[in-house]
Amino acid sequence: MNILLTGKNGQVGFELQRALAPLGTVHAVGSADCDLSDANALRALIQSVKPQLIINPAAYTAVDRAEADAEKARAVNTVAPGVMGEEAQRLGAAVIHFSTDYVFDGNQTTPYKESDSVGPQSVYGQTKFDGERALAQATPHHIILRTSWVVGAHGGNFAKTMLRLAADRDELKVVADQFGAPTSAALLADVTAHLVRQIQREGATEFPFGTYHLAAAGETSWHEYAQFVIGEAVKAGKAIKATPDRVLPIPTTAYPKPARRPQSSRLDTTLIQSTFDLHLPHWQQGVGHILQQIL
Ligand SMILES: NC(=O)C1=CN([C@@H]2O[C@H](COP(=O)(O)OP(=O)(O)OC[C@H]3O[C@@H](n4cnc5c(N)ncnc54)[C@H](OP(=O)(O)O)[C@@H]3O)[C@@H](O)[C@H]2O)C=CC1
Ligand SMILES: Cc1cn([C@H]2C[C@H](O)[C@@H](COP(=O)(O)OP(=O)(O)O[C@H]3O[C@@H](C)C(=O)[C@@H](O)[C@H]3O)O2)c(=O)[nH]c1=O
Ligand SMILES: [Mg+2]
Repeated sequence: MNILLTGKNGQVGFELQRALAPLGTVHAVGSADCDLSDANALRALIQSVKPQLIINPAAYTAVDRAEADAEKARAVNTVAPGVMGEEAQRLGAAVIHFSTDYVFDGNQTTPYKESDSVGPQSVYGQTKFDGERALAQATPHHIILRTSWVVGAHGGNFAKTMLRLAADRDELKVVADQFGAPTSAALLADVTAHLVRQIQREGATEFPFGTYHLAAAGETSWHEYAQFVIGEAVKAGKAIKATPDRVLPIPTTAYPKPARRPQSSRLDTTLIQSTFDLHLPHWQQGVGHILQQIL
């Protein structure tokens, strides 16, 4: 199978290069190879590679920066997935695309199901939701995987930010009223490979395309997540100034940022687990594995 993979240097794209390797010929691109905000360049790339499958973890993920850079965020997060869908439809190819918990307003008290209505609170969330729609309108042969709080050994993320801050400061303040599940890039890549294998086995006509929530099991707050990461660093003997008890809980109102984040990012993953017979491990397992690699 000929696979076009975007975002090869990102957290998820990096892990996908590993996980997809045994499944076909992977043509992996980063922003230096093709700027996804250039729709014509993207079309030309797809037409020359002629993939049977496009996998798109590339995105404009700088949530706060997007508030003042909406045009670029829209080009990458909305227009590009639409172009991928159009070109895939012409080629008879399928598209696997990644989206986010930030499509929701975060006010729901129960975990979000795929059928729950969205309500993006940020430019990032809005452009990602519009990207889902652009893709879905262009081709029925799409899988949209909505995930949350991605963390990987390769690339930037909250866990690495906490380790960096804890090395310099003896006290950190972290919001304790936003809840979700940190999800490892490796888990996302491995589940994606599982879906690709099923498409290869069953063929596109039988495959249950659509939108699925995919996140690690359990839930936490950013505050408790930071305490976990710093606690593991202390256990590993890292020279850091802050200890878990010096990570202070604060309300969102005490940490003003340009973009609004959802209070609840909890995703209900029942559908993907039952449809594809998957077990999703607890978030601490994925984060712990990454910390073993980077500490
Ligand atoms: N990070 C998170 O916490 C979450 C992410 N998601 C979604 O999961 C997916 C993967 O996220 P993640 O791996 O963390 O993202 P990263 O930010 O780690 O990587 C995104 C990649 O997108 C590429 N990219 C950005 N702009 C362009 C452009 N104009 N042209 C070409 N490539 C571009 C970058 O390429 P390069 O490095 O070459 O510049 C980068 O490697 C995304 O769809 C994201 O929206 C969902 C929930 C949470
Ligand atoms: C660095 C820092 C952050 N925070 C808060 C801000 C925010 O509410 C929360 C997380 O901060 P970040 O900026 O790392 O998170 P953010 O970039 O909003 O992370 C999001 O990225 C996008 C791409 C997604 O799709 C989401 O699922 C989510 O992972 O922690 C503190 O309270 N104290 C701190 O010292
Ligand atoms: Mg961020």
